[in-house]
Amino acid sequence: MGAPCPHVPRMEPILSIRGLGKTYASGHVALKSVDLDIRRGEIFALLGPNGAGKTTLISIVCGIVNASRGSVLADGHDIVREFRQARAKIGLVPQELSTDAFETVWSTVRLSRGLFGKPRDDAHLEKVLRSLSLWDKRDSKIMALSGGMKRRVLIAKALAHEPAILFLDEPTAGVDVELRRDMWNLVRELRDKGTTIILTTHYIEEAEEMADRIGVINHGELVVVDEKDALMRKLGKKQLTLHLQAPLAAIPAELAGQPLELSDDGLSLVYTFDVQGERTGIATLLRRLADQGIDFRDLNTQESSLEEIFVSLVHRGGKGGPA
Ligand SMILES: Nc1ncnc2c1ncn2[C@@H]1O[C@H](COP(=O)(O)OP(=O)(O)OP(=O)(O)O)[C@@H](O)[C@H]1O
Repeated sequence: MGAPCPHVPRMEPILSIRGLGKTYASGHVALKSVDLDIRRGEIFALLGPNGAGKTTLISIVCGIVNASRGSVLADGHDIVREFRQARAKIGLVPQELSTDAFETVWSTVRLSRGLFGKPRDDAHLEKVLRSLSLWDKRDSKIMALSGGMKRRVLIAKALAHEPAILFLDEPTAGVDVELRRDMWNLVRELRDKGTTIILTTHYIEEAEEMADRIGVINHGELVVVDEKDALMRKLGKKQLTLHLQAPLAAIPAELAGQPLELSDDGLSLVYTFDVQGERTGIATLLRRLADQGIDFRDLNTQESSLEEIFVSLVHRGGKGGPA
């Protein structure tokens, strides 16, 4: 192994995944060969349709599932050879609360900290509970809490041992809009305090709102990993909608071949173009419309959402893959 160059300061990734694969006993290949570096202090969103391999990936990193091949370093510790040190760096917020229903909030989080061999630190636990608005509930039994509060307990448990990396598996599935906003603010606060966050989500809006970078996984393969903004710039399309003065029966033959669609009522023309394209072609389009005597009373543009980009990526990635 070559020594790192001393002259170039370089931030090592906090999580380094190489050639990671999983074939379940059934023979199902849930992960093919995933390479992924997670940067310190980022919020990384892992997106993928059902069964894509998100939970398998998280479960391997957290030591719940054994990898069939490949390696993972968590803050420099190999998750197999140095399991305890690696695991202590990681907090996992699972989708559901499975145990502890009869325990109080306080004893649950205290126990979680102890499980990682960390010395008792009530001041830290108090801080965690206060930041999650759970301090007043510290003596309540978990079963007596609302669904939203239970979710907060899951986060408190995951933070009890001060992990550097926090995995959130579908953190806001099934929660109401208000709690979702609270969760997002909380995740941002954690990131601002230096925790690296990796979240999986079905809500693309969540990734769009929160993530610095996005990875899309499909059929056990990472289809794309990029900065959110770059992804939206590179893969996004824009649409220009022209609201016409008078309805058209059809797109005139002179405009055939243009990426144009006419609405059912004939009153709007929608022109689609690449955000990255050097020339949008709008000037030409407007000239041709004028030549045809087609007037419009208004126009607006719309950028494709991350959701549209995601759907097109997954669709493309799925071609030729297993059904
Ligand atoms: N223990 C197992 N044995 C066999 N196959 C499994 C096992 N666990 C998961 N799988 C399969 O592996 C694939 C990936 O599952 P995984 O749970 O990682 O997907 P996911 O992306 O997390 O999906 P979801 O969003 O639905 O949770 C699925 O086809 C699933 O059926």
